Amino acid sequence: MARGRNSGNISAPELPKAKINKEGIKNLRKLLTYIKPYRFKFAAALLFLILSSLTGLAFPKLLGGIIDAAKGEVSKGILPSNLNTIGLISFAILFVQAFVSFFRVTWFVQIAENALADIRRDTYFKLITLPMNFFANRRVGELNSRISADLSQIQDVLTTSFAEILRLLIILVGGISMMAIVSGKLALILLIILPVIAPCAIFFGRFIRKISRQAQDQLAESNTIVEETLQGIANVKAFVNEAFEAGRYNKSIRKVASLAIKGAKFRGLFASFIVFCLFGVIVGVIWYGAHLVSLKELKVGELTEFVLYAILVSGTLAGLPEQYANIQRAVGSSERVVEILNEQGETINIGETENYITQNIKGNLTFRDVKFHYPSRPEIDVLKGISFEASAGQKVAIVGPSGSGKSTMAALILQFYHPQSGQLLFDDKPACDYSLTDIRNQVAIVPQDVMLFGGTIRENIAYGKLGSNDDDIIQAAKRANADSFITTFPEGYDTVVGERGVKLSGGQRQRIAIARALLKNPSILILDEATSSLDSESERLVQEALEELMKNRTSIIIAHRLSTIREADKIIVLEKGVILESGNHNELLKNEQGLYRYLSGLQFELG
Ligand SMILES: Nc1ncnc2c1ncn2[C@@H]1O[C@H](COP(=O)(O)OP(=O)(O)OP(=O)(O)O)[C@@H](O)[C@H]1O
Repeated sequence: MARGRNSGNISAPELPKAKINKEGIKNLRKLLTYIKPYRFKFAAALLFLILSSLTGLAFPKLLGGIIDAAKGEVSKGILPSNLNTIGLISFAILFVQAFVSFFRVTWFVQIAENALADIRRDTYFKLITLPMNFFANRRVGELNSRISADLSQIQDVLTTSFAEILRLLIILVGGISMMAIVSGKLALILLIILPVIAPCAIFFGRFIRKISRQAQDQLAESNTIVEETLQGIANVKAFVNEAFEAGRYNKSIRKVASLAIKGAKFRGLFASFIVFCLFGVIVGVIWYGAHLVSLKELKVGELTEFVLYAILVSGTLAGLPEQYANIQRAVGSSERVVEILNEQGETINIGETENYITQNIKGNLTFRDVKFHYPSRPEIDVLKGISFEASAGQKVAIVGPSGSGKSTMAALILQFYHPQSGQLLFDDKPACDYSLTDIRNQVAIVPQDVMLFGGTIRENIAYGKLGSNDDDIIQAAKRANADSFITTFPEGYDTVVGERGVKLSGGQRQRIAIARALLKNPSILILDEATSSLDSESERLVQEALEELMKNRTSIIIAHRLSTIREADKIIVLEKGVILESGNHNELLKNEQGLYRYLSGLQFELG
C-alpha cells in the first residue's frame, strides 16, 4: 500500500513533486524499463487487475437485482429474475474476484520489488563507481536519500499507484456508465453536483497538506537541533549550555505542535465538509430517487444499485488526486535517480572475480609537469607544474605548509582526479595506459584518519585484500605491531570495531590500517602522516610498523613532522603548488635560504 504521505503524517518527509512533463515521463519510463524482464507477469497482472475491477463493478448491479427479484420485479439489464440464481451468480463472481485479487496484488508487488531491487543495485553500483569530483559537490545525506526516500517513492508508484489509477479509471468510467443506464435523470443531477464539490475538496486538501508540510519542515529543523547537540555533546557540556539547548529545542518543538494542531483544526473542518457534502449528495439522490420510485420510473433495487454506484464513483474521485500526487512525486524522484544512473562512472570492474591485476607496476612513479585544479574550483590552481621522479623502492617525502597541495598529489596518484595538463607515469608509461583497477590495486594509502568499518578487526584488515586467509591476516597484523593489542581483547580478531563496537585509539587504528596495507602488498605506498601526535610508545610502535610496511616498495610520505623523514631518499618541498626545492635531508639543510632549513629550524626549536 502507499504509505500515506498525504495523510498528514508529520513524521515522514514529503518529497517534492515535479511537473509531469515530457522530460519527467522520459525519466519515469527509463525506470519502467526495469519491468521489462517481468513483462509477461506484468501483462497477466494487468489483465487480472482489469478483471477484478470489472467484477467489482458488477456488485451494485447484482445487489439491486436481488432486491428487485425479492419483490418479484426484474431490474433493467441482463440479470435473470430468479432470486437464487442472482445470489449464486454473486457468489461465483465474488469467488472469481477473490481469486484474481490475490494474484494481481502479489504479482504487482513481486514485479515491483524485483524491478526495484535492480534499480537500487544499479544506482548503488553507479554511485560507488562515480569519480571523486561527483562527491565533492554533494552531501552524503542527499545521496543517501536518493537511494532510500526517492526509490521508496518509486516503489510506491510501481507497486500500487499505476495499478490503482487504472483500477480507479475503470471504476469511474464503468460506474458512471452504469448509473446512466439505470437512470439518466439521476446520473445527470449527480454529474452536475460532483464537479462543484470535487474542486472544493481538492483545494481544501491542498491547503491542509501545505500546513502539514510546514509542520514537517519545522520538525526537521528541531531534529537538526537534536542531531547537532548530540554530535557536539562535549561542547554543550563544556560550555554548560544544556539550558540554552533545551530552551531552543522546546521553542522549536512547540512550533511543531502548534502547526500540527492548526492542521488538525482544518482537517476536522475538512472531515465535516466531506461528511456533509458526501452524505448530503447521497441523501439528495435517495430523496429524488424515491420520488422517481413513487412515480414508478425507477424500481427500489435500481435505486439501491444507483446509490451504490454513486458511492463507488465518489470514493474513486476522492482517491484519484492522491494517486496523481504520488505519480508527480515519483516523477521528481525518478529525475534524481536517473540523474545518477546517467552519470559517467569510472571504468572500474564491479564483478568480484574481475578485480585482478593485468599489468604489474614495479613502483617507478613520475610526475611530469603536472598542472591541476579541482573541477569544482577551476579558479584556483592547486598544482602548478609539478615534476619529480620516484624510482622503485625509493622513499620520497613531500613536505610543505598546509594547503600547499600535498594531499592533492596523493589523490592524483590514486587517480581520484586527473591533471588538466602534464602526465603521471607508472614505470614510465602514462597512467592512462593502465586500467584504474590495475593502478588502485597496486597503490595503497595509509590515511591520516583511518576509517574502520563496522565489523570485526579481522574483516577490517581483510579489507586490504578481500578473501585473505586467517594466517595472512594474523601475519600482517603481527608485522604491523597490531597483533599484540588485538590479542588482549577477549574476542581477539573477532572484536567488533566501528561505530557500535570497541573504540580503538588513534595509534591502534593506524596499525590496523598498516596491516591492511601490508596485506594488500602494493608497489607504491602513500603515507599521509597523522597530524595529531601519538604518545611516544604508540608512536614508536606505529613508526616501526611503517618501516616494515615501507620495505621493498616505493613510498610517498606526506610528512608533517620532519623528524620522520630524515632517512628519505628524496624530500620535495612544496609551497602553493610549486616545488621550491628537492633533495635529501643533508642536501636541503645546506640551502641556508631554503624553506626546508627554515621549517626544520622551526620544528627543532618547537620540538
Ligand atoms: N576536493 C577539493 N575540492 C576543491 N578544492 C580542494 C579540494 N581538496 C583540497 N582543495 C584545495 O586544494 C588546495 C590544496 O589542498 P591539499 O589538501 O592538497 O593541501 P595539503 O598540502 O595536503 O594540506 P594539509 O597539510 O593541510 O593537509 C587547498 O587550497 C584546498 O583548499
